[in-house]
Amino acid sequence: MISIEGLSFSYPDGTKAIDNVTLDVTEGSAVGIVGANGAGKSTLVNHLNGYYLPGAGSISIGGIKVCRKNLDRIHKLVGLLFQNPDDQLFTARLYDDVAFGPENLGMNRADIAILAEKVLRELNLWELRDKPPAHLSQGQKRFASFATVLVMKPDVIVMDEPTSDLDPKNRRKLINLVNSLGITKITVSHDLDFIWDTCDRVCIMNNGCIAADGQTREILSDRTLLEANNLELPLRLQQL
Ligand SMILES: Nc1ncnc2c1ncn2[C@@H]1O[C@H](COP(=O)(O)OP(=O)(O)OP(=O)(O)O)[C@@H](O)[C@H]1O
Repeated sequence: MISIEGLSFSYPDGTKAIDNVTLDVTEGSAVGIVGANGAGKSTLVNHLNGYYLPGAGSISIGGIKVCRKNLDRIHKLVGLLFQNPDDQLFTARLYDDVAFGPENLGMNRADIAILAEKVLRELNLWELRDKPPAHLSQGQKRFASFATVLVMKPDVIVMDEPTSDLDPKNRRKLINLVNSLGITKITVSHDLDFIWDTCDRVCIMNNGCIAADGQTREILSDRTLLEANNLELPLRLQQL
């Protein structure tokens, strides 16, 4: 479903954030991207819906090359949840944010109304539909940004630090939600327990490269490997 081939990317100031990354992700799998601050995780996943375009190398999603001329098709395939929900919510009313994507696709109003209500109800946001997103709590904003992505029925969902604002109960709710999605999932997180609960494969990034790639339980229980990449065991293993 995702094929990244020799991807490198530098920011305009010269910072090399991605250094020759090659990665294939099969349809329906759930891959966690972990690594210390500044390792290149956000830069990598922001390439998956064309937010950044490759400096060198190539990416394709579902066989479609990520490039400027294919961006509309890529945006239909890949839903990206930004690290900061405020970057995702920009209208004056939650409902309008959720309806925005389907409207852009040209869906008719009646279908949008049915779809938006379904997604808002599933995420327990229906009662908040008339609120300005700016007035929602951080946790509510997090689920609201999920709603704007899920309403588009993407084939791939990319989540950047999805648990950062959530209390334990909502974190559990998010784990259940993510595990109920039968689509390809890419999750960037410092919350290795969340990765443990939601991903079947983990890649460790270090200095713009993939330093390790394997099954979640193997990678996340390898203390030596984690420490070599400035990471720690998931909390559940630290307590053993
Ligand atoms: N807009 C930018 N301009 C210049 N350099 C940037 C920019 N955004 C990120 N970087 C640099 O690119 C590198 C990778 O950053 P990135 O945000 O991808 O890391 P990350 O692994 O997601 O980090 P974190 O865990 O802190 O979110 C870092 O050295 C960072 O300073």
